[in-house]
Amino acid sequence: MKHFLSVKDVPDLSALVKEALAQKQNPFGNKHLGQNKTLGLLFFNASLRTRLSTQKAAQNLGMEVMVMNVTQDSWGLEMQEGAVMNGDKAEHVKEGAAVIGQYCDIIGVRSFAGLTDKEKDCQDEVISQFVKYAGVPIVSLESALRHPLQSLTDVITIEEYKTKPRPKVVLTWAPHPKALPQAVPNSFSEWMNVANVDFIITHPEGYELDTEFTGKARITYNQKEAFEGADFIYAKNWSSYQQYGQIVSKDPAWTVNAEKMKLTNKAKFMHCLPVRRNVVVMDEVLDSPESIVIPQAGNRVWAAQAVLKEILTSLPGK
Ligand SMILES: NCCC[C@H](NC(=O)CCC(=O)O)C(=O)O
Ligand SMILES: NC(=O)OP(=O)(O)O
Repeated sequence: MKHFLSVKDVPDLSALVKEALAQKQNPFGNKHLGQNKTLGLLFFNASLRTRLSTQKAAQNLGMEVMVMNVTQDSWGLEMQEGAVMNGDKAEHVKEGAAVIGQYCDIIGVRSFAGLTDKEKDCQDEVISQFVKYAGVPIVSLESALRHPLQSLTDVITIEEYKTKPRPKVVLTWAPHPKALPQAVPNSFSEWMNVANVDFIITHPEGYELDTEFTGKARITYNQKEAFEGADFIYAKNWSSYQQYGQIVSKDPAWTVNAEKMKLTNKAKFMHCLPVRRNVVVMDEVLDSPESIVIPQAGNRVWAAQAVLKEILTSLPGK
């Protein structure tokens, strides 16, 4: 594996899931692999899970880790080619990424969609520029379009908790006070379309995702119908893709509650976190035994460890 940007970088998903579960069984068995290797983690946006779990995964593999909150600690990075840099950005990504690539063997980058300029977000500019200029493998820690470490985690977690070979997995939109990116639902859809699951997406009208990501998924505006017989409920808010970055509904009828969970096949409740309690999902669901959000977040370590291991073993000279 060179870069880890989407499911397209994974030649064999079930082999990668097996690898992650093997890392979970034996976390320190590959401690030699990362010796004298450095992982740089660059955050243009806030994080709890991604930052700590990726750092822990790297440490388990014997790597050194350097973390930078780019927007707070470093120079403002200009991303645009040919920019006349007489504004507030002090350094171009051509130099910035190339220099960080001199210090690191692998670089992780988190940069969310701005949600104002659809065309710009669709180009996934920040992560693409790092791939172009850093000269070392890049791991997406959530870009404008995708969150592949989260999606791999979700596949691993479904594998662990499923009670039938092909479970019914429902991605449901839920309300939120803020406009959020489409990266998590885009990416979850892409990965579910590769995994062996019966996949359904439900959301209000106006929340259609880009078909590039939803592909062959069934889509319904009827949340209750989607929940019937489901084995996994995966809740997430996202802002509108058509009316780009806008909130077109805050309808509390879409909040996940115990009554709706009764329609399911004792479904497990999943969310990538952070989650707004009693807006996205009621306490009665999040605090119930069916909620697996904490072990799901725990699995972020094994997803990151499997990916870093794959990249380390493909580094030149290995
Ligand atoms: N990395 C997981 C989700 C990150 C982000 N959520 C958020 O920004 C939530 C912020 C809040 O609830 O205020 C998203 O939806 O893409
Ligand atoms: N799920 C997730 O990526 O969490 P953080 O935003 O806290 O990293």
